[in-house]
Amino acid sequence: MNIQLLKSKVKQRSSIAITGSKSESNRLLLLQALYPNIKINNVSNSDDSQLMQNALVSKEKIVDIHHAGTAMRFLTAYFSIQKNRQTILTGSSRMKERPIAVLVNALKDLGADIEYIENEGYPPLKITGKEILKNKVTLKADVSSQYISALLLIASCLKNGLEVTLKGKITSVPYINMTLQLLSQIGVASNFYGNVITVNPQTDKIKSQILTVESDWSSVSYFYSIVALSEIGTEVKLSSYKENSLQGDSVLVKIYKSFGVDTVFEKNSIRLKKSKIVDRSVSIDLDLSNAPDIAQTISVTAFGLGLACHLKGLHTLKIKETDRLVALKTELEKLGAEVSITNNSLMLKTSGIIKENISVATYNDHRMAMAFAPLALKTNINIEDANVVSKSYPDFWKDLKHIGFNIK
Ligand SMILES: O=C(O)C1=C[C@@H](OP(=O)(O)O)[C@@H](O)[C@H](O)C1
Ligand SMILES: C=C(OP(=O)(O)O)C(=O)O
Repeated sequence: MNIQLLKSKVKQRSSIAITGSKSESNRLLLLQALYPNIKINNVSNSDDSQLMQNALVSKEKIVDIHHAGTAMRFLTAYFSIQKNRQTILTGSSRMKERPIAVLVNALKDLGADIEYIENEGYPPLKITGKEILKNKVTLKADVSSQYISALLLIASCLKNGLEVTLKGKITSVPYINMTLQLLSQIGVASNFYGNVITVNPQTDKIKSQILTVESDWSSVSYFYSIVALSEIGTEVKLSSYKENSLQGDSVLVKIYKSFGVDTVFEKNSIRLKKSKIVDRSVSIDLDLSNAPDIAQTISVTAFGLGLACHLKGLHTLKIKETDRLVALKTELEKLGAEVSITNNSLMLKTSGIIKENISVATYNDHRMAMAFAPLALKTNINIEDANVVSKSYPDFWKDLKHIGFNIK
């Protein structure tokens, strides 16, 4: 489905409710499978969380998690400890290009039985579940934090607990902290000191409890972009959010101040307000190694406002749903931007024009579609394969219509 966004103006005041964080949901769903006493409120309605739920109840030998990176990584660890069961864990053709050797090697070092079915180092995997007794492992921490979270999520179920030593510069750190904080919320003790994380084996029963997932901050990024590209005074209210988030992408509050957007925390929601025009001489200079998922949104906002932008710490973008650095450069340039990229950075020059009626390709990447949509506040734009948004935010186009976007 390709869609046409006609040049739009959003309502001066509007409200949106977004469902739970996909990252928190996928962690809690796995913990719930290990500790069924846990109940979860406000689970994400994303495809990735639906796939995670289906995989966890599936009795089939082949489990297909399509494009869901967290599901692939977390379930590799989960199925490794499901005794008396062999699982073929597979995914989309892109998933078969997303590396998993760092996690598989760590699990095998601990004693797990995992084989590659097609290419060495990549899904699909044949996992024969067994008891893991070893409790010390070292792995590279600069490729994806999801490998580390995967190990931590099963750690408390291992007979002897787990001590994980991290090598290299740790990437996407807030996601590791999110895992540890959720473990702590359910009653599992851990310790993260220097480059070593320890999780104790869980000997006491996990208490019955209901956990409420905070709504998804990565999804809010598109509304920050929309407000940044709107007139002074435009407001969007979003629920359900809190000031002390477990999600690293809540750094949006700070980042979008540079784009003239203020955030007010209310009882159970946030109100984004365009409060000032940003001077064209401002240059956005950020290291996003702790918040990689908002790199596309920020680059497109900067382009929409004609600002220069230099983003660093983007090495993980090359192995996500697509090579997001190449995709961003290609699509921004179609619209008239001047962009240069390296393996871990993106540089955008100031610009004055946005070409009209350009068709933006989305490369099976939900964030490409959602990051470029706000440009409809400046010009007519087409988004190809617009239904890719369902990976994390199935209601995205409905919510955009609701706040005033003119979608054909
Ligand atoms: O643990 C998680 O929930 C995630 C970790 C990040 O991945 P990397 O650690 O691979 O950067 C992030 O990009 C992804 O969307 C979700
Ligand atoms: C990278 C992402 O997801 P995953 O790695 O879980 O596929 C994302 O949602 O931007």
